[in-house]
Amino acid sequence: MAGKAKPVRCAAGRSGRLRSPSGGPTIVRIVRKREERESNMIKIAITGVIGSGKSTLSQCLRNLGYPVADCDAISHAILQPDQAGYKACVEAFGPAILEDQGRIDRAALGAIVFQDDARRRQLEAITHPLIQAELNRQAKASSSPLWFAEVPLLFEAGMEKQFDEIITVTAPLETILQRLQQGRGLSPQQARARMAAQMSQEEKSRRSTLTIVNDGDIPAMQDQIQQWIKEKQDGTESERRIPQ
Ligand SMILES: CC(C)(COP(=O)(O)OP(=O)(O)OC[C@H]1O[C@@H](n2cnc3c(N)ncnc32)[C@H](O)[C@@H]1O)[C@@H](O)C(=O)NCCC(=O)NCCS
Ligand SMILES: Nc1ncnc2c1ncn2[C@@H]1O[C@H](COP(=O)(O)OP(=O)(O)OP(=O)(O)O)[C@@H](O)[C@H]1O
Repeated sequence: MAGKAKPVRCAAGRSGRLRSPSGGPTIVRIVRKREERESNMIKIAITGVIGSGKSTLSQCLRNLGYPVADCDAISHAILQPDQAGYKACVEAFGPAILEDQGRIDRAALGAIVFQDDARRRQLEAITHPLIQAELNRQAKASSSPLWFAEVPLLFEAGMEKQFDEIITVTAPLETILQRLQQGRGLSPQQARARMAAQMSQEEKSRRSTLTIVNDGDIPAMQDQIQQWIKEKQDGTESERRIPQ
């Protein structure tokens, strides 16, 4: 087991701009100020590449009592036969994506879209607006001061500006491939095909306000998020901003 990993954080400079932790280029803030928010709710996105540990982090947060919306679950729900995405997907992809009972076979749909970028974009054009609408509905319905949402394709779908904080979960590639094979039965080849359709871990991390490095056990990850929440609640965290 690796030692407790240190989250990477960006510290704000006095000018309202910030310097990257590596001393690299100055990056301009885009995170919304408290007074610019529609409500006092702080919206926090959880993102990361496939298998990095987003759902595991979400579960830690739920165990701590926080609401966490789940874009993968929403994307599954909208493909159910009586839901808005179903008809559009069947029209776009044809009967080859249907199981015997007429439900969408996600494995079959995945096999099509993760080997053809144009087909994947076609699916995303159907699903992303529906996912986005449901996410907004869930946020509006919540009264929690901290509201989390697991959004795997946050940056790829251009949704980052809707959040006040962005947490990227990262893990070493070999660990990810191993975990996905054991936990989800996804072959390294299938996992790599999905990763090829996603922004790199390094870039996601660079664009985030907090990186959680999931290279230890699950309690180690829970410690990292608990410490961050405590700093937020105590007001002892240094101001963090989202780089462009
Ligand atoms: C292609 C589908 C049918 C495959 O279903 P499946 O059950 O095998 O995977 P699941 O939905 O659980 O997704 C698991 C992971 O795959 C990756 N993934 C899913 N969709 C995409 C995509 N369009 N591009 C890149 N990676 C993706 C994400 O890391 C996600 O967390 C499904 O993922 C889907 O409908 N995707 C389009 C909607 C979408 O973009 N979902 C991501 C949430 S923002
Ligand atoms: N720290 C950890 N120690 C051991 N196993 C872990 C750890 N973090 C995650 N896992 C396991 O790795 C697999 C992938 O984790 P998880 O489902 O949380 O990732 P994800 O980013 O949500 O993946 P996806 O993009 O597929 O939704 C799961 O089987 C999970 O139980």
